[in-house]
Amino acid sequence: LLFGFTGPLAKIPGPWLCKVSTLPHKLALIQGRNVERYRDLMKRYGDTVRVGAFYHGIQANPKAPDLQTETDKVAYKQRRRWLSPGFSISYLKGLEPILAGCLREFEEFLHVKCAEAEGGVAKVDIYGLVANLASDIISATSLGGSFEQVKTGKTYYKDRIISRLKRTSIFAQLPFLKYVPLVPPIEDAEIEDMLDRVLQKRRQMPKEQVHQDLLQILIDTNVEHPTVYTEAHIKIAGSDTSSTTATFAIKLLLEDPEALQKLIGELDSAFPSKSSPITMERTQNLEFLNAVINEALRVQPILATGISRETPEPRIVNSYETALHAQITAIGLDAANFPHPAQFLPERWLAPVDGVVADKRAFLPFSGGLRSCPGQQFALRELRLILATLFRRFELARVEGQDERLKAHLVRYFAANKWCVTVKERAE
Ligand code: HEM
Repeated sequence: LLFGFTGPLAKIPGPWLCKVSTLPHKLALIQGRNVERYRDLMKRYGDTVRVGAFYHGIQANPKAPDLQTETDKVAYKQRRRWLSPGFSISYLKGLEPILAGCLREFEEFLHVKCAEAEGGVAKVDIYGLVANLASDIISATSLGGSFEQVKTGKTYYKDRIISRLKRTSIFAQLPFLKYVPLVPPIEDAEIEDMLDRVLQKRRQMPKEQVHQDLLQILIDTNVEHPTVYTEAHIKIAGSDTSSTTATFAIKLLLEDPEALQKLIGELDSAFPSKSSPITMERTQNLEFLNAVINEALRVQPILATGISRETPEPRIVNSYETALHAQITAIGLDAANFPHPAQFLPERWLAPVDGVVADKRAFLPFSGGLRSCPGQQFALRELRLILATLFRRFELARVEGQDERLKAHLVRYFAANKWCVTVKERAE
């Protein structure tokens, strides 16, 4: 008890109760309201606040760390090196036809919905649909075959991923739950079974038919190092971060008609005909589209927790000597780095706002350094293609009066598990 008052972290400001207990922090995490709590605490106490680290806690299997929870530095570097070919730019370029196929299904789905709807205006749960698309993209590019969720209209893996993240977040705070009979484990049995089936099928495939994708990299690595399979879960989880970010970007654009018109103008010039192919290369340098994506990642970040880092030797940060839990989302919402921080202003990435140039060093949606997100380039390409396809070919509008509350369990999500818009085909 005394340690909170006399230990090395005693000087760090924070609520009195946090000196002796991690309970308030745990409670906020369990209830999914930690983002708001962090924000309030930083407003009250400044840039450095007392909170707990959680890296070990999010490990599903205590005996087998995955890439994200591996704390042994040498083992981590090795794992990351094994997987790196599955995230290289040349590898990503080769995925273009697969992504194009998934996006065609997505467009076709919306096309049919609009054709069937009265007056050609369809109400669509775009949160669910984009989640299905991202899940099809991840499975088609990395697991050897699309889950075809867009085609079947079954929003299946998003729900499972969100409940898995919820359990991960709660178990991290209440680890004894792992040992309580009848409490479901973190791992989702159906996702496990599905991954087992995918791996089984691939292992039995004749060598000449095998595509050198991330799954194959995992399988080849596993022959020598039998613990690496768990990475496949992160790959699936990556689909949710991208699709929720895309939904946040759509929502922010629909709330800001001026920004929306600017984006549509840029897309119409880049793709003069509705049937102009929307490709990775042609979306890569669209300035306003990139600014919209940056700004959505900044103002409505998907990551709910911040990131924990252990310094190799004691370091002084903000005059405190300690391990760190950096609230990377809060940095992007600090007025010192971004004037009018709560406002969606894509222009800030193109020109100074109030004389302040957007500071890329304070923009860490994919984290930074050695352990930053390896899926960043994949996610950005995917986001550009999704948003460009959607806004070049369809007209979207807000549906008022729906539940738009967000919750946060490791990542943020819509509490209602859906978010709808109206969709109409655009004329040429
Ligand atoms: C908008 C979409 C995404 C965002 C904002 C995002 C953000 C992040 C962040 C903040 C981390 C934590 C890094 C750290 O601990 O410092 C992370 C880790 C990771 N992400 Fe992403 N991510 C996204 C999409 C993806 C996608 C699409 C994939 C896969 C294709 C992916 C794969 C991973 C992996 C494997 C890790 C663990 C890395 C490690 O610990 O070495 N992410 N991501």
